[in-house]
Amino acid sequence: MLKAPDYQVAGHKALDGQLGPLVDGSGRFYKPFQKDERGVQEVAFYTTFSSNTKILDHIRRFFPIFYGTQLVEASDGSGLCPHIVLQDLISNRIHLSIMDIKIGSRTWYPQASEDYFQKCIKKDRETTTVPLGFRISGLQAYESEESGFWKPNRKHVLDFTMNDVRSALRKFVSSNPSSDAEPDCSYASIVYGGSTGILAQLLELKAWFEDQTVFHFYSCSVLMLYEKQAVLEGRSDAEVKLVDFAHVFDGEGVIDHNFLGGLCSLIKFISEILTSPDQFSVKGGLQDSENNCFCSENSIKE
Ligand SMILES: Nc1ncnc2c1ncn2[C@@H]1O[C@H](COP(=O)(O)OP(=O)(O)OP(=O)(O)O)[C@@H](O)[C@H]1O
Ligand SMILES: O=P(O)(O)O[C@@H]1[C@H](O)[C@H](O)[C@@H](OP(=O)(O)O)[C@H](OP(=O)(O)O)[C@H]1O
Repeated sequence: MLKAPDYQVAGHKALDGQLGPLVDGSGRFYKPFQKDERGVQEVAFYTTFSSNTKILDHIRRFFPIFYGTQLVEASDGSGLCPHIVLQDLISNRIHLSIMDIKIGSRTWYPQASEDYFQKCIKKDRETTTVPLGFRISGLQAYESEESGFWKPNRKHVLDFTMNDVRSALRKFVSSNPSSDAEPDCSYASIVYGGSTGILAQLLELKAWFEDQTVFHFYSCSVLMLYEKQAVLEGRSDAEVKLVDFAHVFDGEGVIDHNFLGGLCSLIKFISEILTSPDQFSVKGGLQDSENNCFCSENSIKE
């Protein structure tokens, strides 16, 4: 039985009769073909990427496994529709903290139509995409059984300023994300730091982007995820993944400087939290309770 995923923090959602992704509960994620040429382009990317033998496993692990396409009942009631079948990156998680970060200082690609360019550049200018080279598209951080998840609503996330981004990256690894107090960053060293933490993984990805000239990724997201329980047990299960390949183009022998620049910028923000967890405290950022949702564990709402 397919159902909407529990931990989707951005993108089109299978709620209220909308078209969105579904999961089967046993490790597969079904993303409906998006309209226009996007669905076809995303399948083309996965097909090319999966068959490229030059991509080594330490890079391949950042991408969901591709299981082909399948006709399944769409979430909007429109009947059987083609879906991209992917590895569910989130299955078997209980209290997942996850952040979706759209990378690049521009989400439009050179071949885009004028209308698409206008739509993208407007949003790029209104968000941190232009000044930071990335924007947070959605997130949730698990706090506790009593207070549940800290999950700022979509509109508020899109309005994030540079300080809000700093604050959100700190709250994401804090034991008190929903508190008005300064985020304590108590999980930063285990989630962001260490030889297998998020920073190390981002640096590995960066090394690939410094070299690869095969693909240019526009409007693609980095997902950062971890479980609080693992952190409390002293284990790091933090992972970096890449999703959303509806706008991937042939790199034509040129480095993807748009993605690489955004990735470097994100790396710098995370490094700063590790080196100076007490600095850059951002009083006033993200404190407005109207814009935040502190949900009990089993009832995440936006
Ligand atoms: N393979 C996957 N496994 C689990 N969750 C996923 C997977 N791919 C995507 N997600 C979840 O779905 C969200 C949206 O994914 P994606 O960006 O591919 O959708 P989209 O509708 O194309 O988004 P956008 O509107 O930004 O273009 C991600 O933030 C993540 O929470
Ligand atoms: O950042 P947000 O607010 O989630 O907005 C979405 C985001 O910009 C996506 O990248 C875009 O899909 P494309 O990149 O594929 O155009 C989508 O367009 P859509 O609503 O027209 O699908 C937007 O709704």
